[in-house]
Amino acid sequence: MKSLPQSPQGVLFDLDGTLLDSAPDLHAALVAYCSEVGAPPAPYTKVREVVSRGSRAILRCAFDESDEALFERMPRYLELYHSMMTRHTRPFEGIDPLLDALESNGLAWGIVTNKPAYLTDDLIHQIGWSKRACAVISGDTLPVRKPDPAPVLLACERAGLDPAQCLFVGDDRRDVQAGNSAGLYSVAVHWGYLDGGDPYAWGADVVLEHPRQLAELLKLKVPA
Ligand SMILES: O=C(O)COP(=O)(O)O
Ligand SMILES: [Mg+2]
Repeated sequence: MKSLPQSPQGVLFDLDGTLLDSAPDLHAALVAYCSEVGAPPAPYTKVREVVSRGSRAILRCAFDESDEALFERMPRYLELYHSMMTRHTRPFEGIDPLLDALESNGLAWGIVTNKPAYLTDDLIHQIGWSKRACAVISGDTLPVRKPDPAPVLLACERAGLDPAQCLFVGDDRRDVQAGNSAGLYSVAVHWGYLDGGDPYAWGADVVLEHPRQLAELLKLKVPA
């Protein structure tokens, strides 16, 4: 376990399940896709749990098929998702004030997600974060994705941040692995999708139950 950086410079976040509650739209797109192909849709709770594992895992909730068969379904599923990405998707409760507090205390914040860039970029544009994030690294920005540390290190490099003075915050074991191997202080969050796992067992430096606890941990002054 590491101790909190002495002079924190920035916080990098996972996207789905950490900053954004995107599961309702990912599920709605699956329902739309299932209706097109005449298959029964999977329940919301089943889909929500696997969101951080990506679209193949989401399709697997409705189709018990090989990876190849699921791969063929992906383009149409993602097309439907792209068309309804922000119908219900919103920041989790407490995220907006946290991002405001980071900025007003002079800390940069950025995003490292496994989502493909064409979806990430549109999504954060629609949410209104494009000009605020110091770096945005997607699942296809590099040949490797989380749990590999490379995307996290690239985000630090692009934003001019020292990894040892940054935090990485995520709702999945892959996030903690990526953050730890990149040498950042790793934060597992309990408000996300968790992939059926126990965040206390992932080797994170800390586990938080609510975004406000990150502001408390960093002793951020909250604007009046
Ligand atoms: O879409 C995915 O593959 C998962 O996205 P995340 O890394 O932001 O949780
Ligand atoms: Mg996630």
